[in-house]
Amino acid sequence: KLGMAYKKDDNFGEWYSEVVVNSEMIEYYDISGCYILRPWAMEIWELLKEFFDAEIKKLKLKPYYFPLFVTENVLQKEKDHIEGFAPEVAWVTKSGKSDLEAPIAIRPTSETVMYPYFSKWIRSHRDLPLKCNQWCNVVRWEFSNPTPFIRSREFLWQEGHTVFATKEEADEEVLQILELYRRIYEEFLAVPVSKGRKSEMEKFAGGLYTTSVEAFIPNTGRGIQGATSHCLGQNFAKMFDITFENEKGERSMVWQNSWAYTTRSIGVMVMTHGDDKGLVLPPKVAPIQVIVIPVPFKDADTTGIKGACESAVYTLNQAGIRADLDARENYSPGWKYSQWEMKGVPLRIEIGPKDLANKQVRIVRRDNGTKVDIPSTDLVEQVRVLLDGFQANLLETAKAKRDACIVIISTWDEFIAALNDKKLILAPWCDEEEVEKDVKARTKGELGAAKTLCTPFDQPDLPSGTVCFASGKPAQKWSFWGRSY
Ligand SMILES: O=C1CCCN[C@@H]1CCCn1cnc2cc(F)c(Cl)cc2c1=O
Ligand SMILES: [Mg+2]
Repeated sequence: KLGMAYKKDDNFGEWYSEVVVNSEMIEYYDISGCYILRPWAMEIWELLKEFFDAEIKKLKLKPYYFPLFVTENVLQKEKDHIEGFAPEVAWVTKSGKSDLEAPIAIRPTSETVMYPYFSKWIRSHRDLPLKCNQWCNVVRWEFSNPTPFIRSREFLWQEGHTVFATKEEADEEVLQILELYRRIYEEFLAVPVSKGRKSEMEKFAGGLYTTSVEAFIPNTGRGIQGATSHCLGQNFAKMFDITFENEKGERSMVWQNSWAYTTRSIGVMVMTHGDDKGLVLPPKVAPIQVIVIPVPFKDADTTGIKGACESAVYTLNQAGIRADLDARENYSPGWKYSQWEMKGVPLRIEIGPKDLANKQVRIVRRDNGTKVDIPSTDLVEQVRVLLDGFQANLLETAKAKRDACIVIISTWDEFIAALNDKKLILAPWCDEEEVEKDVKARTKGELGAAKTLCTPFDQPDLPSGTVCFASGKPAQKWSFWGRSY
């Protein structure tokens, strides 16, 4: 498909849905909220997984796979764990024509699947720490507007579930994993995120505290949770009787964490970098980093040009650069340029008669459209420099755009004005849940209510006497507020 019908700044929702389809990442499916992930998306997921899996293996995580299904009574194990979530649980009630004696749930997350077995496997301190990670799909039958990658009824994720003898070990790991999530977003997806702590109201109800990396989409003025790392405290240890005998022979409850990132991360990247020509891929996650296109000229040396293209691809591949050749006879160079721009390939190399004669190649950047002629002898070095510059440019540009959306406010009127202006709001807050609820109530509307996104670890100084923007009470902290996905 050539060209985009929608512009990013005119109709963001339609633009996004067109980009993910035209770039061949997504195919829509005949069940609402479900999408086909095509190779152009799965190859990105696999590149992220390659990094993350290697990093958690360094932290001694072990790979597991637990069943997709969980019985009703196990899922209901603890009322407050699943309160509010019940409507989104998908149930299997029949096999063939006959009913199952008891309905079986499809996992929306795996705490209740795993923790009865953690209780069985952990007896002594020698069984700790237990470090379990699984790469899988989960199902949550959400009803709010489904969006490819961002909000789907089935999605892929990794879920880490770790068990420690002490709170100190758990606290430390929460932040180690959060840093990996920051790296996923900033070093690979080139998406700026803020590390912070969720409020008591926004945290995972079953846990002790929740940390997250928060991104922001300037076009919609909405925050979006990028990934989450919870300390569960001893809540699930109590629920599932996960105890161990310590060195002194005393029985005590374990301390646990759980953490996840999902295929939503791909959608955040698309929204952040895409433009009116389609996808723009950060080189670190581009399935093809360089596409080489022969530009034949009527009677010019076509075989020579093709040969130069093939050797360019070979040389780049030998250097570990993901390069490919588009030698299709049935498409013009111009058509190919548009198609690979739509797919967001960072660099395009054109080789025509002049380039062949001058022993050079023309390289075109997808992010800023600049063209540069490179001697073929310098190819690998220059491509590396260009890819690194491309990656850095994407993050810097996205950071500047995000920062331009941040507004520091001190009064309610300023808050409402910033909210209506699609800003990411940094506001002094008294840290009272009642106030958080009140802000939600007072900002309800078809665009959704404002909420706390996180309290950033990186706190600006809070002059004494600063009052909460919503309650007028003494402010305890700076928090990010805004509408969200
Ligand atoms: O966020 C993570 C990291 C990885 C492991 N899980 C936690 C908490 C998940 C919260 N959560 C999120 N969604 C849920 C939906 C449900 F239908 C039910 Cl029954 C439970 C939940 C639920 O507990
Ligand atoms: Mg949910």
